Amino acid sequence: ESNPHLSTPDDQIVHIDLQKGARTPDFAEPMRELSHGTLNFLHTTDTHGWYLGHVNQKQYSSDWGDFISFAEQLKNCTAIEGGDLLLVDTGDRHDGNGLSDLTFPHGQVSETIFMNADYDLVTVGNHELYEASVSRYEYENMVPHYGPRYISTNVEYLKDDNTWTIFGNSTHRYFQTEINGYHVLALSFMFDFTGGNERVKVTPISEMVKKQWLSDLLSYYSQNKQVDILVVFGHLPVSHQWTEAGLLHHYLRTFFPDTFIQYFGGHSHIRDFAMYDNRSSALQSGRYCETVGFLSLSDFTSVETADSEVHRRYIDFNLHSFMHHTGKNTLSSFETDLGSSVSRRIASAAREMRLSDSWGYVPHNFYMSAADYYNSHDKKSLLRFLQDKIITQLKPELCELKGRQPLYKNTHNNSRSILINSGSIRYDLYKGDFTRNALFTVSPFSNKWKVVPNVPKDIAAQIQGILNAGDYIITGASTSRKHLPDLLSPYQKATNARVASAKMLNSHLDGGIPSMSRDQHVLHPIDTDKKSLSYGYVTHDDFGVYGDDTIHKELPIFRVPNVIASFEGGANSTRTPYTDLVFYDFIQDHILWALKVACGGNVKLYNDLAGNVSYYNDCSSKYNVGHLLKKYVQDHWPYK
Ligand SMILES: O=c1ccn([C@@H]2O[C@H](COP(=O)(O)O)[C@@H](O)[C@H]2O)c(=O)[nH]1
Repeated sequence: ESNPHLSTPDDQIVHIDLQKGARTPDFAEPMRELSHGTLNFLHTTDTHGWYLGHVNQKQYSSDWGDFISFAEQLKNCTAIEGGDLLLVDTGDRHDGNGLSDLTFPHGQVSETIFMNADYDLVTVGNHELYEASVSRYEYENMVPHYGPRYISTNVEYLKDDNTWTIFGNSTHRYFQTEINGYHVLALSFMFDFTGGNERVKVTPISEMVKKQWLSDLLSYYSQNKQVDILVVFGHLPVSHQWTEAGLLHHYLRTFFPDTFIQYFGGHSHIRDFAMYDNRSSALQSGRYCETVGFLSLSDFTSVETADSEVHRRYIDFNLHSFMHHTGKNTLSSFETDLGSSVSRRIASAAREMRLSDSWGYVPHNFYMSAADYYNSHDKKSLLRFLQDKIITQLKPELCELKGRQPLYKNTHNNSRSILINSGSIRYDLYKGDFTRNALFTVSPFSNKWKVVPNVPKDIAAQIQGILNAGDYIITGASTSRKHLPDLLSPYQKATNARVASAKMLNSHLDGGIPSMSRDQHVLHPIDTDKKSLSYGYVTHDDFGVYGDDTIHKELPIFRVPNVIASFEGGANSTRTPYTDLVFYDFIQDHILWALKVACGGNVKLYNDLAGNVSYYNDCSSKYNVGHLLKKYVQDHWPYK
C-alpha cells in the first residue's frame, strides 16, 4: 500500500496494534476536514460489540483502543483552539459480534472494553433490554461506572426490592463544560420499544409529553437556570419520517422556544443529519464501529447574534481518518497509553475467545442491500445466497426437546419451503477468512426452527408473496398484522425508504432508473475522478452529500424483501401435493397470519394446519443461520 506513514520505523507498530489479520487502511484516500467550533461532540451509536474492528474491511479496521486514542487526541486539538469536546453514546452495545455475544450475559467482557472511553453522556438501547441478565449487568456495572453521565428520561428498571427506578443515574444531567463553561441540560429518550424483559419499562414519548414531573422539570430549568444548550440524545432515529422525534421536538420547544437543541440519535444504523428548525440539529452516527460522528457548534448561545454555525462529519473508523483529523503522521505520536493498552486488552480477549479461528475463505463479498435479491443472476446478493445455498442445509434435529417430542419425519416426500425474516440478517459477508466472529456478525440470533407440515402447495406458494407485499394488503386484510414485530430490521426499513425515494427522484428526473442512488444526479467536484475512489458511505442528509470525511464511490442500493424463502421440490416420481413450511420461531405469528390470509375463507383448513405446528429443529446453537453458513464454508470453501 502507498502509505507514507508506514514507511517510518513505526510501521511495525501498525501491525501490532491492528488486530490479528486486520487490513491497514489506505492512507492516500482523499479526505474532507473537520471544522472545530466552540462546542464539539464525538458521537457513537449501535456499536453492537464491534470493538475488535472490522478485520476484513480496511475502511473500518480500527479497534476501540484506536478510537480512545482518537478521542483523547481530538480533545487536545479542540482545547488548543478554545473549544470543548463532549463524547456521547446512544446505546445498543452488544448483539452482533462474537466479542459481545460469546459471554453470558452478552457484553460481560465487551462492556468492560467499552467503558474505557471517557463518555460525557451515555444511555441505554433496546439491546440492553431484551434479556433480563443483560439489563441487570448493564444496570449494575455500566450505570455506576459512568455515574451522573449515564442518564435515561423514559426507561425504568425493576430493582431486586421490587421498586422501579430510572435506568441510569438520573432522568437528566445539568452540567457546565470545562473550557467555555457552557451550561448544558441533557435528556435521553428511547423509541417506543415494547419487546423488553419483565425488569424494564419504556414509556413512549407520546406518554412522556403528558407527564407532570417532566413538564415541572423542564419549566424549572427554563425559568430558574441558565441553559445555553439542550442536548437530547437517545436510542431514537433522527429522521424526519420518525414521528416520535418530531413530537419530542415540538414539546421541548414549548419550554425552550429559542434555546439551541442538539439531538443525537440511533437505532436505524444509518448515517443521518437533520435540521428540525433553525436553532436545532440532529446527528445519527451509523453502526458497528464503522462511523464516529463529529458535530461542532459556534455562535449558538444567543438568538441575537449571527446565525449559529453547525458542522457535521461522519468519520470512517480507521487509522487514516483518526490520525488525519488529529494531525498525527506517526502512530507513536497518535496512540495514547490508554488507547494502546485497550487495543492489547481486546487482542487478548479475542485470543481467549478464539475469535479468529477460521474454517475457510469467503471468495468474494456478499451484500445485503448493495446487491439485488430480485435478480437471480446477482451472485453478490447475500439474501439470495442464504436462500439458495445456506438454509437448504437445515435438517430436522431435536436438542432440548429430544425424547419429549417425536423428531419430524417427512415420510410422504413432501416438498419443503424454509422462510426466514431478512431482519435476522445483520451484516454483509466479506471476502476473507470465515472466522468464529462471522458466525455472529452475519446473523447473531439464536432462533429455533418450526414446521407446519402438509400445507397444500398452492397455499404454501403464497406465503412469501403475502409477507413481502406492501402495507396496503396488510392494512386491507381483515386480520391485521400491525401488532407483530417487524420482519425487517430498522436499517433495512431505512434502506427500502431510500430506494423508494431514489426511485421517485429518478422517475421525476429521467423516467426511472430502478435502485440507483441520488448521487448520480448530484453534480459533485470529485465525480470527475471516481475511478480512484474506494466504495463506502456517500451520505445524503439535510445538509447535502458532503458530510462523509472520506470521499467514496457510492455502492448501489436495492430493495430488501421482508422474508426470503427456499423451495425444494423433492423427488419427482413420488412427490406429494403438500409442502412442509419451515421457519424461524421468531416469525411464527407472521407465518400463521399469512397462512390465514392464504386459506381465505377455509377456516377448517387453517385451523388444522395451525394446530399442527411443532418444532423442526430446536438446536439453535448448531443450526442458526450463522452455523449453517459455517457448515457451507467448511464443505465448499475450505483452505487449500
Ligand atoms: O430474535 C430476533 C430479534 C430481532 N430480530 C430482528 O431485529 C429487529 C430489531 O432490530 P434492532 O436493531 O436489533 O433493534 C427486529 O425487528 C427483527 O427484524 C430478529 O430477526 N430476531
